[in-house]
Amino acid sequence: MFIEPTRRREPPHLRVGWIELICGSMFSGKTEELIRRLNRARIAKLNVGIFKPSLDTRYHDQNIVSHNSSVITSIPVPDAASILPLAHACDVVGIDEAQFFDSAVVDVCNQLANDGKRVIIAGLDMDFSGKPFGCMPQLMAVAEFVTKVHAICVVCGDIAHYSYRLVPSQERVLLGETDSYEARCRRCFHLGPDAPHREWVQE
Ligand SMILES: Nc1ncnc2c1ncn2[C@@H]1O[C@H](COP(=O)(O)OP(=O)(O)OP(=O)(O)O)[C@@H](O)[C@H]1O
Ligand SMILES: Cc1cn([C@H]2C[C@H](O)[C@@H](CO)O2)c(=O)[nH]c1=O
Ligand SMILES: [Zn+2]
Repeated sequence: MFIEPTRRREPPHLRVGWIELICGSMFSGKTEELIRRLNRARIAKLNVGIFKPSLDTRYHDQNIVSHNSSVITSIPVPDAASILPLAHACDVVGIDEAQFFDSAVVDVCNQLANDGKRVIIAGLDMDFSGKPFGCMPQLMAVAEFVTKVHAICVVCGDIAHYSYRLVPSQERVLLGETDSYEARCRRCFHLGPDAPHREWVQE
């Protein structure tokens, strides 16, 4: 588990910020981990702002909701630059679904951290075809801390780090959850549609 660096309450002009990146496949617990860290920042009475791309309207317009129904209220923004003025008064800035942001997100995170803020940003590291997604590689490079979380392969039960698409679309952006994607390990990802899903075993 990631242990948060301590953040002393220096006067604003002396504050040092940093970037924490949480990445992994779908169902790997990125949003859960983001919510956990942000809730702890709130317990520390820090001013927390949470943003997501307005493109991601899954479940709810304003809330960030994990697959196991943890919820936190966020501000949907049309692009990365819109975060800067909205995050002005924040000590901690959370950003979810980072893969959907435009390339300015890297500069925005750097500016926020340079301005003394703790930035916690989560996103899919690979798209459905196994290619790095959007600006995630650049964010990995500039972040001080990178946490890669894993799902469970629904075919064989191993550790999964791919998001396998179950529908024929080749569009990069296709919102969905278990209706259109499943988590798969390296081996089962490459088995494609013929992968033999394990049956439930009754004790
Ligand atoms: N194959 C799976 N492996 C692990 N967890 C799963 C799986 N399918 C469903 N879950 C549930 O998903 C939860 C993690 O959901 P969470 O929303 O945090 O993932 P995520 O990485 O943010 O996904 P997404 O990229 O789709 O937003 C787990 O705690 C578990 O309850
Ligand atoms: C893997 C993958 C997920 N997604 C979407 C599905 C979900 O709505 C979101 C991940 O939480 O990203 C894409 O748009 N393209 C992809 O290649
Ligand atoms: Zn597998």
